[in-house]
Amino acid sequence: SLLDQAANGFKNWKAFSTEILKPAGGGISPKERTPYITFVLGGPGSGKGTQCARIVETFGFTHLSAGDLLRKEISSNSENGSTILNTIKEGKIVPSEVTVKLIKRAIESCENYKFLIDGFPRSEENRKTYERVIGTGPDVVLFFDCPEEEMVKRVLSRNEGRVDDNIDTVKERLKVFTTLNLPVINYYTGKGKLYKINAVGTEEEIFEQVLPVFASWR
Ligand SMILES: Nc1ncnc2c1ncn2[C@@H]1O[C@H](COP(=O)(O)OP(=O)(O)OP(=O)(O)O)[C@@H](O)[C@H]1O
Ligand SMILES: O=c1ccn([C@@H]2O[C@H](COP(=O)(O)O)[C@@H](O)[C@H]2O)c(=O)[nH]1
Ligand SMILES: [Mg+2]
Repeated sequence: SLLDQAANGFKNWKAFSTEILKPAGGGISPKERTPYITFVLGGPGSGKGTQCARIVETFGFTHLSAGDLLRKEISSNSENGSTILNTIKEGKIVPSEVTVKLIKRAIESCENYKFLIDGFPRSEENRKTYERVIGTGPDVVLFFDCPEEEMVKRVLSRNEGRVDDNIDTVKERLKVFTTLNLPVINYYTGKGKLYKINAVGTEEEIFEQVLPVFASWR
């Protein structure tokens, strides 16, 4: 069935989407194109969300924050909601299957083909699960490199009412970042896919370093 094909991931995407989304004028619809995936990594408060908003504005990407998808899952009272909430409060990582399912669903339900996946993968296990379920890795990876004391300062002055923006959870998030997320960054460095951005400076100065990565999308 079409649903089974969809469950097989991007490998079947093209066949699947041409069946249900035939463009009226014979042109190529966004969903017929191979998706272009950017992973956006960096510690808590390094400015991923802030810079993603600018990339969306300038280059027309769709921003998928894994943290936002999980928070939406909590507020929609899903069966996993309370487990996700507790995990976020502790600064730990939600099981890969849960996060990958939300990302996959968001990509498949979007007309766009250019995506920023912000705050994911957070561990090698996350990364491998994504690659297994989706069938391919990202095209590029951005890493916002920021000193810990700057990240702590930003998170604690963010004021968005997040349950994890307190000193105890931030300490755990930093620990999780160093032990589990840095190996992912090293992996993509080895693959030649990583763009390291110095995340200290004004938003504008940081975006200046981001621009060349997306130059071909102008
Ligand atoms: N270059 C910057 N200089 C100072 N403050 C910044 C800068 N960029 C973003 N901020 C602020 O720092 C805070 C964290 O930024 P942002 O939410 O973009 O980080 P993040 O990497 O998405 O964090 P998290 O992983 O916790 O979601 C926000 O309050 C934001 O306004
Ligand atoms: O892939 C992910 C992304 C996020 N989490 C959990 O959510 C919080 C907040 O994430 P932000 O990216 O800072 O918005 C994070 O600390 C994790 O607890 C996750 O488990 N997996
Ligand atoms: Mg964020």
